[in-house]
Amino acid sequence: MNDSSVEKTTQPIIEIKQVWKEYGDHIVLEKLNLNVQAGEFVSIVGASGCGKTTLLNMLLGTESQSRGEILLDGEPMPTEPNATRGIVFQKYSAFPHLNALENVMLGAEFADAPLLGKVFGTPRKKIKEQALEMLTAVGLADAAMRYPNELSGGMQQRLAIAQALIKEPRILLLDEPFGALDPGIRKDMHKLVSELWQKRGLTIFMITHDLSEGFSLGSRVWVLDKPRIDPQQPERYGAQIVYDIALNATQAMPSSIQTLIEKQATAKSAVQENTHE
Ligand SMILES: Nc1ncnc2c1ncn2[C@@H]1O[C@H](COP(=O)(O)OP(=O)(O)OP(=O)(O)O)[C@@H](O)[C@H]1O
Repeated sequence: MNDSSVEKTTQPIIEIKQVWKEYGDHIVLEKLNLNVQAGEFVSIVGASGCGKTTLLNMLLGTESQSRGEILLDGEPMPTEPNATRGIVFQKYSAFPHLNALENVMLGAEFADAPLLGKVFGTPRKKIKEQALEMLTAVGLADAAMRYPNELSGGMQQRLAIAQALIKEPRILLLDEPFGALDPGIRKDMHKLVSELWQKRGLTIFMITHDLSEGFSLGSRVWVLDKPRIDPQQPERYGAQIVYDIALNATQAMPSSIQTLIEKQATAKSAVQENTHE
């Protein structure tokens, strides 16, 4: 059995069927049709404002589609975030008055005791062990007692990943997780995320503005863009996945895609300038 026949017979973890997203008259995304198998790492790239975060939020369950359906394991996507999906944002959001360990524990405590966010006795001990394990997995075991303001940017992003992983999600959503980091630290984070992806068998969706990051980390790249633009009514058409590229481990970004994305960005800013004149 080759890879493509596996793909055909296995239930996708995510199915996006004829999905549109509109805010009033503003069509953000139109007619998305995509299947994702468990274990894929999808990098999502595209111009600013084309709807990447909106798509991620629909996968998280904090936004609903205007039309069409999104299925998780063949069932309608739960309309609220749950433990299946963990998310990491670019901007770090830990509680400043809790140390790293307590911040990681908090997610699991809220999952176990949604009203109080506090768990006691043996369950708490177990959560603490799990949190320490997560901090170790992201290389922060030695910083468990430090507070967020005592951590570097890279360490804070590691903490955010540990927070997302404590609930053992099968799907990890990353919204430009490394955008604010220095290049050296970014490289360390790339290594970490690749290892976590493989070791934990995660399915990952990652938004990035860095094309080479998208191509080097992902097993698949989605390029989101508007195939049709009406200069008089920029909000009339939504973005679609204009390229869906399956990558193998050694495949680099095709230069034609880079050129195309640059051309589209230039064309778009020219349209925007014209409409503002
Ligand atoms: N809650 C909302 N209400 C109305 N419009 C919204 C809402 N959320 C997003 N939009 C609009 O949807 C479009 C897509 O936004 P989105 O944040 O998904 O883009 P993006 O590709 O992630 O952008 P960036 O790369 O700059 O983060 C934008 O025009 C934005 O203004």
